[in-house]
Amino acid sequence: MAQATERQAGAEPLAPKAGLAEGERRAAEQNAAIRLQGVRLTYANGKTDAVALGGVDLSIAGEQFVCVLGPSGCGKTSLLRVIAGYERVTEGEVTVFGRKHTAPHPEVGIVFQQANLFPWLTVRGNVEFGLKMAGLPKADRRALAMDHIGRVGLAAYASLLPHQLSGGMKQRTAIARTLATEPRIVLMDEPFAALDAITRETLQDQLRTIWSQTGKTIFFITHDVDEALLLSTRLLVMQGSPGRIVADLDNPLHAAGGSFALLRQHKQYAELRRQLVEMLKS
Ligand SMILES: Nc1ncnc2c1ncn2[C@@H]1O[C@H](COP(=O)(O)OP(=O)(O)OP(=O)(O)O)[C@@H](O)[C@H]1O
Repeated sequence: MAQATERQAGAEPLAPKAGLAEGERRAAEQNAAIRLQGVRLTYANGKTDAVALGGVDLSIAGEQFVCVLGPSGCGKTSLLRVIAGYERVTEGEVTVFGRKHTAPHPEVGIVFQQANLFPWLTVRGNVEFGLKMAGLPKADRRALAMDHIGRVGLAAYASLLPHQLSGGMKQRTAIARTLATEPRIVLMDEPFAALDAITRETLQDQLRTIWSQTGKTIFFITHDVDEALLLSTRLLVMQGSPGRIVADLDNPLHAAGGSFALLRQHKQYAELRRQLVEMLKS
């Protein structure tokens, strides 16, 4: 991705991940929250197999907020499903906090585009459900559920049923449900894609606050370049046929911090956005 590293007039380029000394690099990889080595994933499609991932190497340190961009069908969800432990890789290895990872694990939580709430349970009931299954005593699960319902701004709506909620409230409930199980890694597959722009920005802001308060490792798929720029500490760009990572960049806006409005006015914002859009088109 030459255009990602070339200095453009009037703007800093997207910085490729800084080089580390060999020893430091190895130590960082061994302590990684998520590590993929030579991961290939082939779906058996009758006569013609689909190679969804064609050799992915990736190391994600704890507490990073990684946004993944890429055209439709390039393998983003397949990559997320591998990290979730939902797909057995055809080749290569996945480790989570240094442990070989071949099946779903409580340390890895997932939020999908659709909330998929139990319609007969209230907001609180939905958030408590996983905790009940995990055998948490009633008082503990209620306290934990209400804490996470509060974090997503739904404390006043805890007794409502899903059909009484807006799309944004349903998605907040889904986020609270996942966070309440206290995973160290949260995988999110276009969680805000179905929401209107205002609701989306509110939830983005809440998610950023939750991330900065809890230090979770977040792996977040999106088609929205602005969302990726505003939320991420690190950006991955994928291309397909077969699915692979073609750019892996530290997000220089992260260091700038501040409100989304301020980030959008940052002198690098427009140029970074242009570079990412170019990468996605190429
Ligand atoms: N269960 C499956 N069986 C067979 N092929 C699949 C399966 N799931 C995905 N694929 C194929 O794997 C490739 C990658 O799909 P994937 O859903 O990972 O892409 P994506 O980047 O997430 O797409 P989108 O942005 O549209 O959600 C595609 O060619 C798709 O057709």
